[in-house]
Amino acid sequence: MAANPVQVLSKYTELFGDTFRFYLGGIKEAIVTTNPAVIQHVLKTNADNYQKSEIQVKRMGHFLGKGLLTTHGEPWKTQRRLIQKGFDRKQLEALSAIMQDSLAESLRDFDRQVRVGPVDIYPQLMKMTFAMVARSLFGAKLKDEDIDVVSNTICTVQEFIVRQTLQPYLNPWFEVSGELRRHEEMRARADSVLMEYIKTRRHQAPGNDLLQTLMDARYSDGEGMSDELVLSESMQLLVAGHETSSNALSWLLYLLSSRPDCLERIREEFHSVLGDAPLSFGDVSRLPFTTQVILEALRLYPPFWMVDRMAVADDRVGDVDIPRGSTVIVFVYGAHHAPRYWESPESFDPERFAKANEKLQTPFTHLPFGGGPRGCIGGHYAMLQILMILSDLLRKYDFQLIPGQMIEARPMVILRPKHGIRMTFTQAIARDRHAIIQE
Ligand code: HEM
Repeated sequence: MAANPVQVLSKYTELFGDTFRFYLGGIKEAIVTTNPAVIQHVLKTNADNYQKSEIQVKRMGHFLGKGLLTTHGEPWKTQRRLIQKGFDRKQLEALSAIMQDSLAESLRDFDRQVRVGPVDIYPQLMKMTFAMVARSLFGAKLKDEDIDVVSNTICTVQEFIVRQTLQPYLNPWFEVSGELRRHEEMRARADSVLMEYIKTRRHQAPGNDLLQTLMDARYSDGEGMSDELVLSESMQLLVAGHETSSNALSWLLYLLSSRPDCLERIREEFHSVLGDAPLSFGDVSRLPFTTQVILEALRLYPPFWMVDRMAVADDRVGDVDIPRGSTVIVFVYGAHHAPRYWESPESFDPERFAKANEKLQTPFTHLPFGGGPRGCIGGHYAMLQILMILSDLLRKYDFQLIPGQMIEARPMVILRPKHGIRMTFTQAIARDRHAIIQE
């Protein structure tokens, strides 16, 4: 289970059906489900009865303080309403320019690397997406060295939290050995770097980034967020947004490396919609096929392979009893691969998401961004980010998977490629598609 929970839960789903109980670590009852009716009930219809799991709130809250990821009830609702504004259409249009500038800078570095030889795309894409999210939050002037400090801290602290969760018996040792303190100090250093930007912004002209949204937000009594709350909300957005899009992009490039037909259609679409121009938010709805491909990649490799909740009071859905205090594991990967809801679930088929096939889909079986009121706040931002990076990479480069490598998914918090994904990138052969078509 610790080595590969996706494999184990998939096997149990096959053996015991779409909803079953087991005892987490032999102690705590958990209900695992891929049943869309149960999922809809837990995530949406009766969402008020379900909180984020204790693990997330307690362990993450220790390092990340209070924020969207670690609060419940009214405080969460209020923050969610205020922060949502940072991800609306108008704000995403404004963020497009910051994102493009950040990408252009990251691509200069990427170009230097790929000229030397093959690269593992996972860390490369992670660097790209992290810089983009960090600059969308703290503005275009966020320095490279500060991005590095914060990014290293988040990666290291996140791994530590996973160790604390998977090996809870080591927690007393972490305290005695000073490991806990070292991680706390690291977090404090990253905090002080970001706090500098927050304090400076209070005396500067407003920016058009997410930091400004957080600072301008007002509660019903007219008060704004304290600097400390702005900091912890920003840190939580960085944590939630740093590894997800890069993950999705890595699997997407991997899938495309063996599908020249799809690649060609995507390039055609970019070419006819964008020409040589950079992509911005207004273009997103004009790229239907590429969007289908991304949704299909997110189905096969959902970055969050599961989401969990804890029942506040006894509940029942259909014939499933959910006692108070039990954990419900929405097995996202299982729902995405269920033969009951997807024909040939293991095959990569973007046509599933074509408009004409919309009616064939069962609600709450495709959940890359979760569902209900606590679904991903950054979903539209993520789609914009993925399309922006993909459009630049595919117009600039041809790429090939290095043969003979083992590609395997490692389900930690995120479904990462276990051994990375190595590829070569060469300058794309200039294609004048209109000329080719006319010929
Ligand atoms: C492909 C990219 C992404 C995927 C697949 C993804 C997936 C998810 C999922 C499944 C959840 C729900 C978790 C749950 O119900 O427990 C979630 C929540 C969240 N996501 Fe994303 N996410 C992505 C990108 C982003 C980005 C770019 C940001 C921010 C810049 C972000 C910020 C958040 C936040 C703050 C939450 C918590 C919302 C709340 O509890 O109110 N995500 N995400």
